[in-house]
Amino acid sequence: MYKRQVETRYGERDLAELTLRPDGGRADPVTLTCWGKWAETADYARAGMDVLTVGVEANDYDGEGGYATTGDSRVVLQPDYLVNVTDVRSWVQCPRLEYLNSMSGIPLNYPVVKGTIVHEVFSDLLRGSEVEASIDDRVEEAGLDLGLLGRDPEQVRADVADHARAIDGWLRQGTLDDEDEWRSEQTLISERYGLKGRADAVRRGSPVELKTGKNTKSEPRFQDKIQVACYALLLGERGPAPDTGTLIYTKNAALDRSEEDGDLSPAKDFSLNDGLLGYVVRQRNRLVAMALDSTVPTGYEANARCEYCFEQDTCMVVSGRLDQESKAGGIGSALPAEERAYFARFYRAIEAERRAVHREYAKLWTQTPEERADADRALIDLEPVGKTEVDGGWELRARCDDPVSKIREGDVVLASDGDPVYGTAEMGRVLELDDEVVVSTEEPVDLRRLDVYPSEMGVDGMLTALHNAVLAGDPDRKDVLFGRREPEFREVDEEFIPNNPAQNRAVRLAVGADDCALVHGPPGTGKTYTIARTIQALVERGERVLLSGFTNRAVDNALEALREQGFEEFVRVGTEHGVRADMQGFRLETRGDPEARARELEDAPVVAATTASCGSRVMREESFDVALVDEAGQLTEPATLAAVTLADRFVLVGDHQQLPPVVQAADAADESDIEIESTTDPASARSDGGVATDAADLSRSLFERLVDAHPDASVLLDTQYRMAQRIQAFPSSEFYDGALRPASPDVATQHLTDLPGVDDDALPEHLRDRVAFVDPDGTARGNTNPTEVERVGETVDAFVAAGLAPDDVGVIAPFRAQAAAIRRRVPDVTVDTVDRFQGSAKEVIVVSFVATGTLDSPVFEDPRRVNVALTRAKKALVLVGDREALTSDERYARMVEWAE
Ligand SMILES: Nc1ncnc2c1ncn2[C@@H]1O[C@H](COP(=O)(O)OP(=O)(O)OP(=O)(O)O)[C@@H](O)[C@H]1O
Repeated sequence: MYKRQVETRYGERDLAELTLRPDGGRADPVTLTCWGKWAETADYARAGMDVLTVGVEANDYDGEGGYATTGDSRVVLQPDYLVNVTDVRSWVQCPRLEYLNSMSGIPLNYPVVKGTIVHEVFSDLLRGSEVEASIDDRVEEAGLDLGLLGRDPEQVRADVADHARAIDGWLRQGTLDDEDEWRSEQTLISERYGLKGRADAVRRGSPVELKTGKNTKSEPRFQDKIQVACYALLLGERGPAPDTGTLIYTKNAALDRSEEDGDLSPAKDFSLNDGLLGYVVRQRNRLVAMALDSTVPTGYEANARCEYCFEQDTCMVVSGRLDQESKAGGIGSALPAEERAYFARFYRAIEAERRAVHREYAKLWTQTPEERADADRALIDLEPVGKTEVDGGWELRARCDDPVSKIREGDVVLASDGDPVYGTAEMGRVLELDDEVVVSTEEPVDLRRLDVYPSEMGVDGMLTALHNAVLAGDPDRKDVLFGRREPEFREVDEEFIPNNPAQNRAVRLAVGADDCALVHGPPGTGKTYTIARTIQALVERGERVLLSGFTNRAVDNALEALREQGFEEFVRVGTEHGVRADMQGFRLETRGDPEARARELEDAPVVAATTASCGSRVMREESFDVALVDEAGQLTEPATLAAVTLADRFVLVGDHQQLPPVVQAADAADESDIEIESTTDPASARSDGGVATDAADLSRSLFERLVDAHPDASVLLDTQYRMAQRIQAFPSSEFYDGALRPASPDVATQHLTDLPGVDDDALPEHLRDRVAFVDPDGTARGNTNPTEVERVGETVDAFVAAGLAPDDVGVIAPFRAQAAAIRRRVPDVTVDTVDRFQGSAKEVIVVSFVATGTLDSPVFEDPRRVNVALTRAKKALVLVGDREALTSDERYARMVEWAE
């Protein structure tokens, strides 16, 4: 097995030679001769791509040390591009189908919902459940979906029972005895073939796939075989390569012999021969080559037969609107050129983000467990202490000596026995994270390691939102988005917030907006309060409102503000783990009576969900008069569109002087493992130079873009209710042109001694001021600075000794490692990174800058992070950092001067 990089390419159909540099480009070039069908793969290879070969032979006779493919060889292009098995399946059917599916997301329709229920019943039966009980349970679980589709649960149960008969009958066959080794769905990844997926089931090491359609031929359908062959490749990576695959067509069990001809048996076995497996690898290569090139498939590639395709209409609309070539042809007129350019730009940026997610996946095997742990992306060396079966799933427990990483309670993670790629791994959710970790999974695992699970869900959601907004979006709305006209407003005179003119203007603007309104709220200026007031004003006018935000926390905070203002007519859409405890009572339950569940959602005047949930198939069916999106400065443009496209008008609330959108491709651009050796090839030149510009498109929020483009559509909230004047001074002048003012003299002059039991005299001299600077005079060690940890500890101790409650003190540190070290020193106070602190405040904040000698730290990369750190404090702010390093930069020199 060699990993190489392509240098040049040339060749003919049946023989192609690739010049590769083995060992990741470090070794001398060698030639790989690709014979027969592998010549086709060589044809797609581009300079700069990684190539992995399996079973090639050395060409010793010519003395040049080349290699050639044999009958058993496989050649894999860019193996770290992990293609979903289901995408290979649609690609083989028609490459354009795969392209269209990736853009439009899975719709809410009855075949899809029924298919999901049948698959779940299948898993239940494999785990030994009884058929009737499983059907009842799974149909009830799908209550909301079925209600929105207007389905009668009795009829659904009957439909599902038809399919379940096939499964049950097959499971009871004599061939299946206690010896049969079964596993239901399993998360599988192949680093060699660049594939990932979840097989419906694995029996004695062979893949089994369930299809809810009918098939009366004796052979399985070709694309279904392809899917099973992919799982076979994945399974062959961890054990003996399976030689048989099984497809179960459950609809066959419902067919009547008197009306149907052919082979009505649901289960069809077929042989997984080398020819088929090689074909699958080549199709995947082609898909990857086109994806990396950003080539849009036409449908000609696979000789697709458009007349029988369910997607024909969508296909024609997309090609018509985007002026693409397609086999089915196009309908309608093309979008204006700037919209097509916008679509193409964001499409590329989102695909660059997908590549970044794939690179994260690849780290599961390219990095050692220790490297993963050091990068805060895994908890390793866990000691399993127990597994319990609960509600059809499992709760795994393990001891954990050092629970410091990116992983948080509520996160979806990869739980494994120590080897997430070749061992047993399951996706799960972290329920508790302390000296003991508790994770819930569907299948049991000996819990020895947890990894951050790089999910493509965010990327898929952005693509769907882009598609819906540009291709299906309202043309009038798009005039504003594309800057062809100014947003329009109706005059509103009502007084909404008498004590705060800027907030009042913001509500008026939002209520009177015909298109959109933008509310710029610096720290503590009452964004949440204004959002709640705006929602009420809109509902009073009979409008239906979507309340959204980047995080669950923002959404729940806004709902809390609504409740404080006496308004409770809202429904919260989200998972049990995502929604805060005090909002669980408002959470939309998806299980239950279909009609009741659907009513709950459809009758709610206010629906609240994160922007990520706005892309769910349920939310995509909802429509609103106004979408109000909080934390809009932290959202990428397509992520904002996911909420905005569900409504006629929108209001964005945020602060682009605080944290910007997190874009992985931007971080990855520097460490890209693709070395471009030849820039003569236009494709490779684009993939190199493209990364930075693509990431830049995503790093700028729609909020920021619109505030700049339409200043008249925005209001700056200028009155802050949080910080003492002394604390506010520097952030206000640096980030808000000096516009911030305290809401009242009480806010301006607040001091620690206002708090009951705090004794000013007990504080050391240098901590009596509202802002203080402490130079720890230590040396950074890795990402922590032990001396600084100690000085932060002493500072916190001094505040507590003077009578402050530990809960009133917070510490902000740039690195998780530093945060962890401080947390160990002062376990009773909240210690976290800037990202975790955005949106909250404390009486006292201590900021640990961990800068010794240089300003080489994530806080300084973007001054907006420092803005967030400095604006969390109400009464006292202490900056701990190296004076020399900080004053080497003009901005931070001003900061030190202000603090001293
Ligand atoms: N018009 C107002 N009158 C009285 N109190 C207000 C007003 N607006 C905001 N507040 C109070 O000011 C405090 C801060 O407001 P809020 O939490 O809405 O700020 P925010 O801008 O959302 O903060 P963050 O920067 O953390 O997002 C809250 O206690 C809120 O009740």
